[in-house]
Amino acid sequence: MIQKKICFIGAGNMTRSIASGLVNSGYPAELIHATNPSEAKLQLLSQQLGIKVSHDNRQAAIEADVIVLAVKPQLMQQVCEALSDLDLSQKLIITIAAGVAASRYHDYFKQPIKLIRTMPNTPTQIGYGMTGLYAQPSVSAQDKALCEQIMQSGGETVWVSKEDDLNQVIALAGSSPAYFFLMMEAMIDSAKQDGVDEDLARQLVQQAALGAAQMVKQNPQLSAGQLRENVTSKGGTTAQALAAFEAANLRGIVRNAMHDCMDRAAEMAKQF
Ligand SMILES: NC(=O)C1=CN([C@@H]2O[C@H](COP(=O)(O)OP(=O)(O)OC[C@H]3O[C@@H](n4cnc5c(N)ncnc54)[C@H](OP(=O)(O)O)[C@@H]3O)[C@@H](O)[C@H]2O)C=CC1
Ligand SMILES: O=C(O)[C@@H]1CCC=N1
Repeated sequence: MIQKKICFIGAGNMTRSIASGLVNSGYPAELIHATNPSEAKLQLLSQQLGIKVSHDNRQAAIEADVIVLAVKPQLMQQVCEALSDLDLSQKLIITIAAGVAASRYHDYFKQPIKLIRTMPNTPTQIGYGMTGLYAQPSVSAQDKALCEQIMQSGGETVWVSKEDDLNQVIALAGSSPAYFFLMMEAMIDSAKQDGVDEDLARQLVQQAALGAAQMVKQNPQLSAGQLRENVTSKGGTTAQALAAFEAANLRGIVRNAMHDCMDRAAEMAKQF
């Protein structure tokens, strides 16, 4: 494993996820540094992961070989511009922000940079992450391998060849854990309304969701539709439930939601 000094600018949910993945996979905690304005998140990261923490973005960036930009898109310009007088020529810059185009970082940093845009998701925290990666043509194979290694410590990675394809990655993997959580939340709430104990409902739903995801993963020769049909006995209970979803146009709802997600990413790319 290549071992470089990595700093995370912004110590929120995603830094926690990626840094946890790194530390849990054996990456030396002393090579990881996270910065944040408020103290509480830093304390937690320091205690739980043993990584270095501080409030000083500039010092962390100066010391790092790899800078991971992990602030909200609307703060990206301000954060990057505050680092733009540093010599970044030997550093790999990885951004995880949704909806900030690669070209914007070149504007913000006002110097040539080695930039990889990534789109991870929160399951990275437990090793089940999925991260889309996009590198501009100028990025070396060595830097791409380094970025891949960092993100693979939290799960799987895929490269996309066109930057716009990252918007599909956002809809399919970056945001999608929330869609599945919503589905599980709605199922648990329904059972609760029927008087089922919440813990029991959660246990049943979480294991069914885990099993369904594993069925898809372990049977690449079977489509999701085929797996659905295998559950569905003619005239049985599943058919009745699926009919309710189809009658409510679940497929149309999902398609609209995916497009709304991608449209928002495109809109943000104009805004930030
Ligand atoms: N959440 C997700 O599932 C995913 C998020 N992303 C992307 O990851 C990025 C971060 O998202 P997420 O982790 O959820 O957001 P969070 O709000 O949890 O984390 C962002 C952190 O940045 C900190 N921050 C604010 N200003 C600065 C500054 N000037 N310097 C350093 N740190 C600063 C915030 O501190 P404080 O709270 O103290 O103000 C906060 O802790 C976003 O760009 C998002 O698009 C990508 C994929 C998935
Ligand atoms: O909601 C967001 O904008 C971020 C990007 C993907 C997941 N969370």
